[in-house]
Amino acid sequence: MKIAIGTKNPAKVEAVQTALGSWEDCSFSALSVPSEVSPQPFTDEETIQGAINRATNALEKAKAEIGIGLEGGVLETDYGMFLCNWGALVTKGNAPLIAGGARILLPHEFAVKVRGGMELGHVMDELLHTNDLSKREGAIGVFTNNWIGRKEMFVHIVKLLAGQYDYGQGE
Ligand SMILES: O=P(O)(O)OP(=O)(O)OP(=O)(O)OC[C@H]1O[C@@H](n2cnc3c(O)ncnc32)[C@H](O)[C@@H]1O
Repeated sequence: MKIAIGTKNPAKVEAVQTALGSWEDCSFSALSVPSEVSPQPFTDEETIQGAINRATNALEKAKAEIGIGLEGGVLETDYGMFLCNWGALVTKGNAPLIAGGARILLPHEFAVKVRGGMELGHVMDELLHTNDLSKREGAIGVFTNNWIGRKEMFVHIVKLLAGQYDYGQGE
């Protein structure tokens, strides 16, 4: 079965390959595709839409049987700004399967900069003097002292998608 992943971000690609390791006869292709939402989604709805668009665009571009899209975003609440992440699994002609990941509050000084218009990935690299942190442990890794890294968080999302697919949803 051909599985297309709508990103080349290693944290996401490795998460899909790890999560689906027990599925037999799978081949994976990682493709750069547009999310067709803003570079920094600000709501659950926009982040979900980005994940669905990535999955759909990857499915079509690779002519695969399954398309998977993973999207990061932020969410304003009365408690502050949360990091949010969503995934979608798309098969041709069926409604997308959707799953959400763990969410944690962003520290105030990071949230302020995101509210000011900077993408979270750039804020992280600027304030922490890192490079491409979003391709490795990510904000969730930093702010949990690496108890949960970005790949691990996405592994959980992909397992939630695969489980729904195995259950027979999305057919
Ligand atoms: O290469 P792609 O797949 O586009 O991955 P990305 O990390 O750049 O893009 P996302 O759509 O997943 O995330 C949207 C923005 O939020 C940032 N972001 C989301 N979660 C993050 C995290 O855990 N750590 C750092 N940046 C994060 C990310 O860097 C982007 O600027």
